[in-house]
Amino acid sequence: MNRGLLIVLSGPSGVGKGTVCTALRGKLPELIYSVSATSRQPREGERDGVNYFFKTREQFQDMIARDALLEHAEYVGNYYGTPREFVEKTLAEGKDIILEIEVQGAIKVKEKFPEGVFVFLLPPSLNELRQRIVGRGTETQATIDHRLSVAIEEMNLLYHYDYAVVNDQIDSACSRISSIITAEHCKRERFLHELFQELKPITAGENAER
Ligand SMILES: Nc1ncnc2c1ncn2[C@@H]1O[C@H](COP(=O)(O)OP(=O)(O)OP(=O)(O)O)[C@@H](O)[C@H]1O
Ligand SMILES: Nc1nc2c(ncn2[C@@H]2O[C@H](COP(=O)(O)O)[C@@H](O)[C@H]2O)c(=O)[nH]1
Repeated sequence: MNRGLLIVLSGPSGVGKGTVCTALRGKLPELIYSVSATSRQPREGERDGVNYFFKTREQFQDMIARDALLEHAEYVGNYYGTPREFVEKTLAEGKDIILEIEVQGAIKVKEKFPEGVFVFLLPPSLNELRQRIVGRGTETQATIDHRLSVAIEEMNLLYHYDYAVVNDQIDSACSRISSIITAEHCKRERFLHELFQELKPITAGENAER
């Protein structure tokens, strides 16, 4: 069985990763979503085990000590991390999984899974990014400013990624990512096919010599 695709979706806070990811999962119901662990407080409406596994800082540090996380990072004063076992099990079962994570974590995942597909979501402009964070109404003014300054640093790390997608319209961004996933599947299938074609004459020659 082929392993599943590991898709990493990053981008600055407020660009619309969560929104686009939800739309993408509607379009590709077989795509598995990796629920992260975090030490931040739940926002209104967020549910434990659905949006995040909400942990205290001590519980999170214990997960780090037990090597239960594939990657983790500290972002604007809180811990965030990807539970390892679920990702490894999903890929081994041949299913595709998407991680919605910030840039430091994505770079760590790339070191471990260079064959993953790394997508960076960009805002149409910085002004629109600010409007989206403010419009969501979940952050204090200080956190908005902090998240925006981190956003600039994050966008400077765009070159680590395989693809950049502008989230102008949710539907278009979602379609572009869906096309990337389809193309990556084709690439892998073609690679196997070409490898097989390359190996065939060699194997035939070896058999003739025997
Ligand atoms: N294409 C879009 N056009 C207009 N508004 C959008 C678009 N995509 C997302 N939004 C809005 O922007 C706000 C931020 O979106 P979302 O919470 O999905 O961002 P995020 O990147 O997941 O943020 P964070 O990293 O902080 O969790 C939300 O209010 C969402 O409705
Ligand atoms: N490195 C990781 N980053 C993660 C993970 N889960 C989410 N995130 C990113 O953190 C910021 C802030 O998220 P918010 O929910 O507080 O707005 C955002 O960029 C998320 O994508 C993770 O497991 N690892």
